Amino acid sequence: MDQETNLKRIRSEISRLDQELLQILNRRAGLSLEVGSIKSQSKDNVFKPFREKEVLNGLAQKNPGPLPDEHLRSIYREILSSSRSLQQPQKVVYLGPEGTFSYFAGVEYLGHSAKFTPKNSLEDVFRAVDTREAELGIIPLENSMQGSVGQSLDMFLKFEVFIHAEVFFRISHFLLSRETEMGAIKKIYSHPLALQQCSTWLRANLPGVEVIPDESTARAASRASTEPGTAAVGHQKLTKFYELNVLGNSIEDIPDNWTRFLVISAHPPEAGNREKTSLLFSVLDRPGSLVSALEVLSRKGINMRKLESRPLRAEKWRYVFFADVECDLTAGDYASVLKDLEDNCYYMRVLGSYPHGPQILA
Ligand SMILES: O=C(O)C(=O)C[C@]1(C(=O)O)C=C[C@@H](O)C=C1
Repeated sequence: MDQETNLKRIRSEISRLDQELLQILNRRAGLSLEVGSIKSQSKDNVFKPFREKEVLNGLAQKNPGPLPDEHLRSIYREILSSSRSLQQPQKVVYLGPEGTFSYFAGVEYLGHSAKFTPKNSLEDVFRAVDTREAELGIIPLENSMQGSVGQSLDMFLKFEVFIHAEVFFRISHFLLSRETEMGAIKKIYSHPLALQQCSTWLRANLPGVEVIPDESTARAASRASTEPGTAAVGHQKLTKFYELNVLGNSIEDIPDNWTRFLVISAHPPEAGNREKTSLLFSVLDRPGSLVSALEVLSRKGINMRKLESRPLRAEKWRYVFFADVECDLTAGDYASVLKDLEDNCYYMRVLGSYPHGPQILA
């Protein structure tokens, strides 16, 4: 068989498989609609991150290849995104403008079928979720180099929203500009944290160039797209939004730079066999009260992954702790632990239990 005939045969086989896939995808969508109508009768949540993880892991375990697992997962994230949106349109709010790391993390994890809507501040993101203007919100909680985003923690004190999922997103910075040569760059814009994360590279490669902090990496890219002689530091995909060139690849000082984002909703997540729980608590003002609260967890062999203290803003010189533990504190087995914690605390609130999040390298 000559090459051309062979190619024709392969393409007609691909088209036949695509038709089969189309039928199967539609059968899946039909089943998802059935699940959706059951959920809407019982007012159940559409987004079930634990079930989604089960679906993705189940497929990855049985993947015979040659399709790489990463590709399989990203295809399926889109199938699940469509499935959720079919059940109920999913509005997702994030700290804008379009093109911030929150935006890219949200799109990669929740897929393109959701309707992503930017907000001007983290407070507006929480408010839109709390008032149910949006089904879901995506917020940055902490960075592996710079620690917690204090404002995100504070907003949990102000709004009664719940954590449904977490996602770890790799933060890699690029130098983006309309210019085609580094020599033409006179000013660099970006978010202060991004500038800090790339400071060694910027000093070595653009010594003496003015570095100007901006509200977000996306806004910096928008400025760089209109002002000649400037550049921005931000996500590589901003090139597509603002027609910019890449003048420096992965310019962050420490390459293993990750941000942990949370998906929040106004409805409590389902209890069950989740792997993590986040909680807020404030201890009584007496010696040993923090130790007593922590002992409640350690007596049950519960591993604590994070403990961060924040000022309790309504009362000066009092503090609240934000903690992550490795178990599902909302499951029935832990009812006595919750009760003991409450007894040892001045204030206690479970923010949600959720599965260990995926690491996305987009
Ligand atoms: O299993 C469910 O609850 C579904 O709604 C189905 C489905 C899916 O398409 O597989 C869709 C959305 C959920 O987040 C989890 C799974």
